This record gives sequence, C-alpha cells and structure tokens, in this order.
Amino acid sequence: MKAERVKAVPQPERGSASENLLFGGPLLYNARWADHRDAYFRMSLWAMALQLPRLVAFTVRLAWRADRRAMWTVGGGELTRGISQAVGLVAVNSVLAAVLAAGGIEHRVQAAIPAVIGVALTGIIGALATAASTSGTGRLEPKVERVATEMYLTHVMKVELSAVEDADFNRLMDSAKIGASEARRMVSSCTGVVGSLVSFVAAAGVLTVLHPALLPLLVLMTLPRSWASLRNSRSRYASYQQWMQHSRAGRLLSQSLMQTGPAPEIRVHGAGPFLLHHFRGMSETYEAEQSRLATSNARIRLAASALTGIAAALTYAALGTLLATGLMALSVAGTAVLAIRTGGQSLSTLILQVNNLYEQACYVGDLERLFQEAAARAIPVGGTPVPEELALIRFENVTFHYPEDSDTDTENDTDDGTDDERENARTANRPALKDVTLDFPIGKIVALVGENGSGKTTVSKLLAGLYHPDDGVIRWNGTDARKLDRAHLWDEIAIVSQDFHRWPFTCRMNIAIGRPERSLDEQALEEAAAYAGADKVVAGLPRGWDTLLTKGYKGGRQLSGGQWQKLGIARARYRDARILIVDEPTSALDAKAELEVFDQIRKLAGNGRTVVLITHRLASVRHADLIHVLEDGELRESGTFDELLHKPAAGVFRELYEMQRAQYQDATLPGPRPPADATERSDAR
Ligand SMILES: Nc1ncnc2c1ncn2[C@@H]1O[C@H](COP(=O)(O)OP(=O)(O)OP(=O)(O)O)[C@@H](O)[C@H]1O
Repeated sequence: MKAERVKAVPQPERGSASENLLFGGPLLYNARWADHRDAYFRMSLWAMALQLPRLVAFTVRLAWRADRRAMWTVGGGELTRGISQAVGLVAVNSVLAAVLAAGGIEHRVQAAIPAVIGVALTGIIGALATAASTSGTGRLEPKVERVATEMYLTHVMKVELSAVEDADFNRLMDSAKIGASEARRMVSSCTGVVGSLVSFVAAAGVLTVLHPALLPLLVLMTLPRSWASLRNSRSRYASYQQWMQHSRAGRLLSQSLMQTGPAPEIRVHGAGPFLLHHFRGMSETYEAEQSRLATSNARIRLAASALTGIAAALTYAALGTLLATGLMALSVAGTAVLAIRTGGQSLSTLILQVNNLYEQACYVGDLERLFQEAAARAIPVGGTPVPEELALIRFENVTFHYPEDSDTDTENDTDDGTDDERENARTANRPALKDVTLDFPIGKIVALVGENGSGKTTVSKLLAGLYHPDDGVIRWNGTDARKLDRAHLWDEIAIVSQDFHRWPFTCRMNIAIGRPERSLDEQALEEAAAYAGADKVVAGLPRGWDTLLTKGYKGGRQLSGGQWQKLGIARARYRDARILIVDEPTSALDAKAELEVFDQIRKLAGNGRTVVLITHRLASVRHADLIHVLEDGELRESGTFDELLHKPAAGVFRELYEMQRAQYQDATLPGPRPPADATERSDAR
C-alpha cells in the first residue's frame, strides 16, 4: 500500500493525516470533554494550591505504608539540616560582628573563635543530616512506587469488564499509572520542600531581625518565578492530558514494529515503512505541540526573569540606602547580604520543589481519582451463593447494549448529521441482544449458532457474569444473577474464548493458570492435556512442560494455532468448573483433532457438566441437547438438531446447514484412500 503524504504543518484540532487515516480522526481529548468531565482543567492555581496539602498527605500515607523508618529518617534529616543552616547563619552573624567590632585584632579573633566553632559544627551536623536524608529517600522512593503501583493494579484488577473497555477509564488508567511513579518523585519533592522551607524560614527570621523591610523584598524577588513555574507546570499537565491518547497511539505504532506477533505480516506485506512513515507523522504532530509549549514557557519565564531582576535591584537599593543612611551597621549589612543569598537560594529551591510537587500532585491526584472511580466501578463483593443443586439458567427477555464510550459524540444522532453519520450512530446504538429468552439446562450440551455478529459470544459473556443485561433478567434456578456472589459464580465457569490468552509462560503454567489458586497438580495437568489432545503437543516440546511458550526469550518456543487451541481447551478442563463455555473451540484444529475434541466435550456433559458450545460448524452440534439459533441479536429458533432440520417451514438453522452441506456434496470422490503400503507398491510399479 502506498503511504499517504503526511501534512507538513500538522493541525492537531483536525487531526494529522496519519491520525485520520489510521485511527479515523484526531486522537485529542477535546475541550468539550475536558470542560464537562475533567475538573482539573478548570482548576485555578489557587484551587490546586488548596488541593496540594491533601495530595501531599496522600503521598505521606503511601510513604508511611511503604517504610515508616525510612520516612522518619528523611523527615528528621531534612528538619535537622534546615535548623543547622539557620543556626549556622546566626553563627556567621556572630563571627562578623566579633571581627568587625572595635578593639585589637587579636582580641577580635579570639572573640570570634566560639562562633567559628559553631559554624563548623552546624556545617558538620548539616552534612550528616543531608546524608541521612539522602539515604532514607533512596530507600523510601522505590518502596513508595511499588506500594502505589500495587494499589493501582489492585484497584484496576477489581473493576467490571465494562470499565476496562471504556475509553475514559483507560485515559484515567494511563494518567494514574504516571501518578504511581510520580508518587515516588513526590517523596523527594516533599523532603526538598521541608528542607528548603526550614532554611528559608531561618534566613527570613535572621533577615527580619536585621531589618523588617528586607523580608518582603526577598519575597517579592521570588514571586514572579513562582508564578511562572506553576503556570508552566499546569500547562504541561493540561497538554499531557489532551495528548495522552495520541501518545498512546504513537507508541502502538512503534511497538508493533518491535513485537514478534505482527513481525511476519509486517515483513511479507511490507507494512514496516508504512508504519514508520505514520509513526513519524504522529510524532511530528506531537512535536508541534511540544514546540508550542516550549515557546509559551520561554515567554513566561522571560517575563518572570525581568520582574525578578527589578525586585532584586529594589532589594539591593534598599540595603544600600540603609547602609548609606547609617540605619544599618556594616557587619549587619554583610550578614544581610548572606541571608538574602541563602534565603533567596532556599526560596528558589522551595519554589522549584513546590513546582515539582504541584506537577506531580496533578498525576497523583489522578491516581487518587482512579482509586475512587475504580471503587465506584468495582465488581461487587459478596452476594447470594450459587445454588448447590443448580438445574437451570434462564435468560428472560434479555436486552443488552455494549457500553458506549462516554466520549462518543451523540450529536450524530441529531438532524444535522449526514445520512452516513446517522446510519453509523444507529448501528452503534443497536442492542447486541434484543429481548432474548432462552434456557441453559444444567448437565447438557447447549449450542449457540448463528451468523457472524449475531450475538453468540455476547450471550456467553452475559452467562459468564462479565456483563449484566440492560433489560430483562438472567436467573440461576430462579435467582437473579445480579444478586449472586460473583466470585462463586466465576468459580462455576470455565471459558475458552475465541481469543483466549496465550500466556508468555511455560507450557505447564499455560494450563495451570486455569485454576491459579490450586497448588500445582501434575496428575490433573496430565489428564487435562490428554483430554484436549495437548499431551502430544507437550511431548513434542524440547523441555516438555517446562518449555517457555514465547519467542524472543532464551529457549522460547512458538506453537501453531491448533496446538495453542489444544492448550486453551486443556486450561479450561484443568479449571474443572461446572459450566464450560467453548467459543469456536476447534476453528484451528485439523479434522481428526476436531472429531476428538467434540467427542471429549460430549463425554464431559455426560459427567454432569454443562457445555455451552459456540460454533459455525453445524454438523458438530448434531449431539447437542439444545440448539439456540441467533440472528441480529435476536433468538430465531431453539430445539434439537433433528427438530430444527425437520421443521415444516425452513428456519435459519436449516438454511445455514444446507449451505454448508452443499459445499461437501459438490465434490465427487473416486473412493477411500488406499493403505499407505498399497500406495507405495502401486507407485513402485
Ligand atoms: N466489546 C464490545 N463492544 C462493543 N460492541 C461489541 C463488543 N463485542 C461485540 N460487539 C458487537 O456486538 C454484536 C454481537 O457480537 P458477538 O461477538 O456477540 O457476535 P458473534 O455471534 O459471537 O459473532 P462471531 O460469529 O463473529 O464470533 C456485534 O455487532 C459486535 O460488533
């Protein structure tokens, strides 16, 4: 495919050529979305400043959880450092006062000695405190990140599937993930703030004692830079929020070039240069945003520097006036200059650290928000236990829509949209299941058949408790599935979905992960593998059960699609649940393996388990106890294989079956394949 030309001047609000071509439109979170949904964009600096203490407290709680001792070391170290700096400044003042006093030089030097010792001691104490704080921070930071990440993962792991599929929740997950690592950095920013605050307070105290007018001037000197830093942090954060989806898509492109999965297709289809070209296109669009940010930041900094310069000139002019008018002694002026320098430095560090803290707090705020959002969308814990003597699961008038993106523009639904847009909106809002009533008798094989997109997998996902109906109810022996304890419900279910996960672990773990809480049971593993025909796959691997099933790692092996499918079935078998859902279990299997698998599935139902079989191979559902036929999200017919085939008026099932049968009837065959040795003999002749 010929690559599209990427626009020289990217126009983010309309989307770059790459975004439009590959992702169907701009990937920015737009202002409308931000206005309505993200309070942080509407936040003034003042409002954020009010939030800051709460977010600092949140990080301190994380640090407390991670390592209390290290936290005390850091806090104590920073406090000691600041105090020693303050005492040092007072000692310097005493040294200067003694040296510049009247009298003989010998006498003056002697008088200064205790203060000099004080300066040295405070220096040593300050250095020791800094060392303690540095080592404490080094210990604390990785632990805080680990604790924050663990909390993040724990929350994410517990949300409903609908949240995981939601674009807004994904955005929050992205931002909060950064929050977990920013929490780590926030620890050192917090310690930096404590340290520089104490130093500043010390210098400010000394300065106020020297002359009260000097303190406001010192503060004035640093105000412009504080404003500039905070403003820049805020615009960086806002830009990140807006461009996050874009960056994720750019990473997706670069990662596809590095991953083993798409590697063969990328090579054979020559998609590499195409992807690289669009990676560049996406990056260039983002670079334009970064340039905009840099220019705006530079302008703000320049204005702030000019204002700081004016304030510094004012401060030193005031000091000169005090000195010239005799209102301040020379020794005091010397200390004042030192205090202004120390105080100024502390204040600059303080501003830098507060600025860091502010930026980090924005992300940590997202982490906190994720915790709240995840808690609101968490899978409920507890409920009615699943009935012991389960006889029937019934769908009663079930209607279900897949959750829509909250960012999806419903304006398309209005009269202003084009016909295509209205058609798209209509399709997007169409229910995946419409007023479906059907039964799953326990201990039987129930097949779900129908054309692509007819709703078979959706039925199985609702049955598995991954979603709840919008209308109607799913009853387990009469109890609404919503009321059932979801952990119990899932305990009853094993699922082999069409895209079951191929774990990049050993062969053993790829099956054992079907029941991760159970300690490894080698015999059960062997049985599950034999059940699915995966025993031959294991036997053919260089390290048997211990073979790593992923390419790109030392000793890693890749399996064929059919071999993977056997492992997937073995995994579900190892789970040993009462209800087994198999979605296209044999699509990648050869004819012999397919027959064997269906035979095994039948035997399973014979042992009192329920098998829900989703397949397009209609001949394979011959032995099902009950077949449900779906079309466009609606149940068209139900019955046994014979009932559906021999209905007086042909239904969907018979129509589909006839089509498949016709494909085989066209072929005229000369006879069965002769035995292998007979073929060889005839070839020899
Ligand atoms: N996660 C999802 N989010 C939104 N829509 C979905 C999702 N999964 C499926 N759909 C839509 O729901 C409808 C039913 O899909 P479903 O996967 O249940 O069909 P199916 O009968 O299993 O199809 P197939 O035979 O192709 O596997 C389709 O229109 C599909 O596009």
